[in-house]
Amino acid sequence: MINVTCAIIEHNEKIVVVQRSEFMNLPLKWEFPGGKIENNETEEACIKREIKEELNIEIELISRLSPVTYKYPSFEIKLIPFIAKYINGEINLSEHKQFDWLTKDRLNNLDWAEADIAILKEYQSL
Ligand SMILES: Nc1nc2c([nH]c(=O)n2[C@H]2C[C@H](O)[C@@H](COP(=O)(O)OP(=O)(O)OP(=O)(O)O)O2)c(=O)[nH]1
Repeated sequence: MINVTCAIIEHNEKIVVVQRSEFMNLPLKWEFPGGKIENNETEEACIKREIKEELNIEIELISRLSPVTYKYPSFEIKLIPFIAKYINGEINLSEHKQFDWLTKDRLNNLDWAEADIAILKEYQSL
């Protein structure tokens, strides 16, 4: 099982979503930016590091939502979501194909990584 953090980053009533590239696993799926927790790393340090590495922006964490465990055909993940706010920096993607800023009600229209569906539901119910 791999432990992965992800962030729902809010700014001006919108949330940033990213699309995985053709070359990553779960190709072309949309997700919240984030990544694997490294050895001896806290969840909070992980998500801040990943957002800096993948998007090149700074965030401040607001809250933690419920972790989701999901079994893909070839691996299992525990996905740990945070709500965060954008602080500064201009988005510059290092791995993903594209990003978008969407309002909460428009998040449903994307082809999401399966594990994110439950997170999306919880977030939209808040
Ligand atoms: N970042 C992120 N990964 C997700 C989400 N939903 C989901 O199923 N995943 C999966 C995709 C990947 O298999 C895994 C995250 O691994 P990754 O490969 O993107 O993370 P990483 O950058 O730390 O890993 P690596 O490239 O260094 O190996 O979790 C999500 O919302 N955000």
